[in-house]
Amino acid sequence: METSLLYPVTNDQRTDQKLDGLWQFKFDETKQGVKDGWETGFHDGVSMPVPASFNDFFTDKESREYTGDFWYSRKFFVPSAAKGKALFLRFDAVTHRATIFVNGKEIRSHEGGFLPFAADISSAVHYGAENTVVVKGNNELSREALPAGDTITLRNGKKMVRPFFDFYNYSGLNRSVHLLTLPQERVLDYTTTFELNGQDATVNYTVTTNGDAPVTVSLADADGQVVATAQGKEGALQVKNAHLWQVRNAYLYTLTIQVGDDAQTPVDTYTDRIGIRTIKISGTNILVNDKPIYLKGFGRHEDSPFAGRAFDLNVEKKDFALMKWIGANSFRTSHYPYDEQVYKIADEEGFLLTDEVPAVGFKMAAAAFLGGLNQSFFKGPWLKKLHERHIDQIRDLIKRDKNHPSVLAWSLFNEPDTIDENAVPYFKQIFDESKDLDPQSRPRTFTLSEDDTIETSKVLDFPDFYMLNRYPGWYHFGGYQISDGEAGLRDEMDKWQKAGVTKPVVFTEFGADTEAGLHKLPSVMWTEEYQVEVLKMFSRVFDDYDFIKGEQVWNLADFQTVEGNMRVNGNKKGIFTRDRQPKEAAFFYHDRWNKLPLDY
Ligand SMILES: CCCN1C[C@@H](O)[C@H](O)[C@@H](C(=O)O)C1
Repeated sequence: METSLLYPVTNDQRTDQKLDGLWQFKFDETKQGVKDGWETGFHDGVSMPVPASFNDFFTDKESREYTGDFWYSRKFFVPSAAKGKALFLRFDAVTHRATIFVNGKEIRSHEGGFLPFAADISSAVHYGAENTVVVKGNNELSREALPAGDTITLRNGKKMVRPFFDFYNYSGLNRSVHLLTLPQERVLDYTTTFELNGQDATVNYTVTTNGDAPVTVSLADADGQVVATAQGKEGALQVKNAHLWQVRNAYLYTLTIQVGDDAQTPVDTYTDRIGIRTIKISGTNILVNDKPIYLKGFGRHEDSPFAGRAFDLNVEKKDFALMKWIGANSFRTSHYPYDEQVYKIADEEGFLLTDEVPAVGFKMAAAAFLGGLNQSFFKGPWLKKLHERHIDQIRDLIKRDKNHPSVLAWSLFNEPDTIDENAVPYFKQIFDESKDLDPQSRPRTFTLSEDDTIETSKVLDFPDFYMLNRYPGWYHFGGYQISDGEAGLRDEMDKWQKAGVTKPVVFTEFGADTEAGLHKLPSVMWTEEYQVEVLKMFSRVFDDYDFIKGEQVWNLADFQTVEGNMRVNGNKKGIFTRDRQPKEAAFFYHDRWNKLPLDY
């Protein structure tokens, strides 16, 4: 687990310099790099943009599909003025694992391709001079790492991944790299929880530092007026006439943490923007500030042409414009944690997000879906290592994202095999170990596939609300048989109703692959008309069951996947194309969702 995952800020005590841009890049198929000393830097590679996945910049298949070790290198200058400061390189994400070297010295390694980590380089840098950072990355998949899959070797000796999931294994320095100078004594973390008292609110906080200097915490409103202050590493900020953070009606305060005796010359200062709101599950209702909400939105991917899985602010800005236009209020970070900047935008725009760890593919049927295996995923030699990494990434996910008002819930798995008795002890361990990680005690949940129903799933006691992925009209009962699909879906909902659903149910996946521009009257599968028919069918069912408290259609946009006879250059279930243009279904939801209140 990382010591500190605070997002970088710049002020009189801290600096944050992004090292984005063109780096040197090399594949290392024969693991030559260590023998040839690549850790000291190299100039005979190709230029590679950062942040970006490396895959789509090449014109040959071997490079695009490359699986194994790869190396990045660049120079960076450390000013003499940085002497006495703590120096870190913060990697917002390297997919799927990395070892970091500075001036040839190995600093640290990290496992997990979607969460940040920081390397303390204080002892390795030369001040007032250029330095060299080298990243040795690897993108192989296995059953003992997240996301799950296999790596095979072809007869020609090339390695190839076999993902147990339906998104392309984009790899590399997918997010920004930061050079940080920090005070030796500093803020490492903070927590916030909220109590609403009529018009007023109490912001309970804790601050973690690495020293004994006193701490002062203040809260300023959107106009910069300080509305509350408190002393000490634990305390309460009393806010009169609090302006609450609401769904699609956000309001953010600025929290300032100062370390040191003298407010004029603090030892360290850390600021962040927070929203005062509460989240509760009450019966089959999801409450924000004690008001029931209904989730309207999407499953998404961090995916776009050219940059692959890399965070691209331009794409994110466009996606939020589309989600606001269509009347959405929420999304799931399927199937992995997104870049922190996404959560910051969601905080500002008043969107709710379900924050998901990349525990995807924990199901051999998924492997079968992609041509694979028929055995229990939760019974194998990989489980011990997988569990260690799974809970480690849950800990870091919650540590990183716990202060975002936009985070509604934690999704601890996507479509695991929950029919298998062997799943129960694994789930118990994960839910026991994650129980107290979130000071705000937000709901914990996971998605249930078509096979995992109220009759077959062995782990329905664990989630705080249910997330269902259902595909009648597509993977079964498609085309003219869709009426059977609707009847079957209603049968299942009737069983949930009869069983006495005591928790909210959110549909987190449903939809149909659709080739933009393909039309037919009457419809056939793959046409835009048929996608609307499927979505109308789901809408009819959602409107008939009061315990259904959300509809998040799969997917916001078309996205890249592995090649296969069920994919047409990727997954086409997008409501928008991969270049973010509307299919007919976008206008269906624009009409359906904009008729409703923003938060219901
Ligand atoms: C059938 C598995 C559930 N779901 C997972 C998601 O990652 C896929 O993209 C989606 C699909 O097949 O479109 C299905």
